[in-house]
Amino acid sequence: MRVEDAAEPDMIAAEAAAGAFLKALGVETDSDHLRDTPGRMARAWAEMLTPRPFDLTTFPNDERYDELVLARDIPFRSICEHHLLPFTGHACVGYLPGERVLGLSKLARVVEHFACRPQTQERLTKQTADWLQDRLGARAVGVVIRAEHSCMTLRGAQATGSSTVTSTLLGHLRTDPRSRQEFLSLAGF
Ligand SMILES: Nc1nc2c(ncn2[C@@H]2O[C@H](COP(=O)(O)OP(=O)(O)OP(=O)(O)O)[C@@H](O)[C@H]2O)c(=O)[nH]1
Ligand SMILES: [Zn+2]
Repeated sequence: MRVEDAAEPDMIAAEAAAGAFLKALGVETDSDHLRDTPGRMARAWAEMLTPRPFDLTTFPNDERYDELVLARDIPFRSICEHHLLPFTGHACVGYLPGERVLGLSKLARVVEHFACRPQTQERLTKQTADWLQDRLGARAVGVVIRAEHSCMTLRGAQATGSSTVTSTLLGHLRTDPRSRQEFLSLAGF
């Protein structure tokens, strides 16, 4: 199954808007140094808001592996929808396989798929878990995310060094306290 986002950014409009935005803030862009900055800004934001397409490859679970599969420390960057500033951190994504197992890299790709858009950390966590549960036919899915929000550390509250942890546990991982504990301990929480 191919996963892609059809929306193409309008780079000409984005560059013009970036130039107008800088001008409104009193940043002149007519020097040799800043002349290309609106274009760079447009490309940088488009890159961060456009997920890369990928194939959701699965394999038959011939060995009937029935314990947790868990990818830890998946780095990601996303954009907070309130300030459009980056939040960055690590995700841990795990599941209890059913008939099929998932290509491991796809756990990281699903996180990226939902991170490349204006987001909240809670929604990123829940969307990743729900999407995997729907597509995988897994007996359980768990997602834990720890992230630093630059809107909270570099400005505003300026709570330097603070991080936020969110989790979504579905199926057996939610209902069985021992499985839940095992997941959180393997996830390093
Ligand atoms: N729940 C949640 N809140 C977020 C997330 N990212 C940013 N925020 C918060 O969104 C809120 C927006 O609040 P406002 O009071 O409208 O914005 P603000 O005046 O810039 O607030 P300060 O950041 O406190 O200066 C802030 O408290 C942010 O910390 C997120 O992923 N989840
Ligand atoms: Zn924010």
